[in-house]
Amino acid sequence: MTPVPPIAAERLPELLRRMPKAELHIHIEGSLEPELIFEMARRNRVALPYASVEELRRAYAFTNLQSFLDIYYAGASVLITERDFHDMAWAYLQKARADNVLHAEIFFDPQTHTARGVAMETVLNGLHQACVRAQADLGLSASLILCFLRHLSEAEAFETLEAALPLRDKFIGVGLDSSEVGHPPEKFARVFARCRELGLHLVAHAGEEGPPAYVWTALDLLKVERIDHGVQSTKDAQLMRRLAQDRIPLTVCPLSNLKLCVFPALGQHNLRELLDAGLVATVNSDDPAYFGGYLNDNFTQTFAATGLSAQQAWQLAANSFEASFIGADAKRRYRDQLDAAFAAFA
Ligand code: HPA
Ligand SMILES: [Zn+2]
Repeated sequence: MTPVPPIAAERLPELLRRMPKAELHIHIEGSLEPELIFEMARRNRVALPYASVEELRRAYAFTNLQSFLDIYYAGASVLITERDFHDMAWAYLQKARADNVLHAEIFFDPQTHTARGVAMETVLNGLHQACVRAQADLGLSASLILCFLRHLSEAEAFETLEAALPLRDKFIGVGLDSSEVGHPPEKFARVFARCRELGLHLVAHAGEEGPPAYVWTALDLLKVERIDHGVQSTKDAQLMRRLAQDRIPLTVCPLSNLKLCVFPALGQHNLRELLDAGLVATVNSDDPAYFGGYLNDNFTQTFAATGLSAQQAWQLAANSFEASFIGADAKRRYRDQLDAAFAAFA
């Protein structure tokens, strides 16, 4: 671990904003801002059940994961053309660059779109074009992770995988998202085994609202490499030891957890407990257009509320590169950039 010199508390927000970082848990449909939803609804002639941007924003008062998902899927209904998918991802990537994100691994939910008659090719081509443009124009590397919707069946996940395989070079892995409780990881054991044979990276949401048992089965039955959220793991001491020993990263999303009432206040978030236990915890934005902030907002608000230190800022950024699916050389390069940024700041 690189030791970080003490940095005055009032300079911490600036350090958090400036430090290089990776984002590993962002649903691209959750980056769709209300203004863009209305713009796409207009150009695609899609009717929305909200009269204005303001009325839509007022509906963003969530009580749990499902209350959010209902609005999130409605918002995604305006996405029709390749250009729509490109524009959505490009808007996110520019914001990520402004937050000093050097690398992003981006979730997308194809079933939300194919169910409405949008072709898999339209979705993947549009998103992939934005990723290529980000590398060329912003120097930001970005890859795509296809998520299966866990409230649907495993047979439907297999159909989705089949539809995506002709575009195999445009995504690096698969994940599992949507309504967690009642849809345990084991429901998708066979499709994840198939994805593993295909050499895809594997991740899954587990322990966001669901119990530690779902984290265990994501690890042991799905054989995932990272756990998305995983904050319920602190309820199981044996699981905490397993996550630390195997260096299984958790992609934690503090503002999401606050907005979906997983924790009553940001000051009561367990990020410090995860770090103190030696876990490879990272900070991410999840659905930034819905949860009130992009990646730097997650860092600055969480640090202000919990009193984490500059050393812990460095650790979280270093963890984000370690937990990413980039090669060893790129990891070393990013880690050097991180150390240089801290040295320049001190
Ligand atoms: O936080 C989340 N959890 C589950 N599914 C999701 N889909 C978008 N965001 C989420
Ligand atoms: Zn998520």
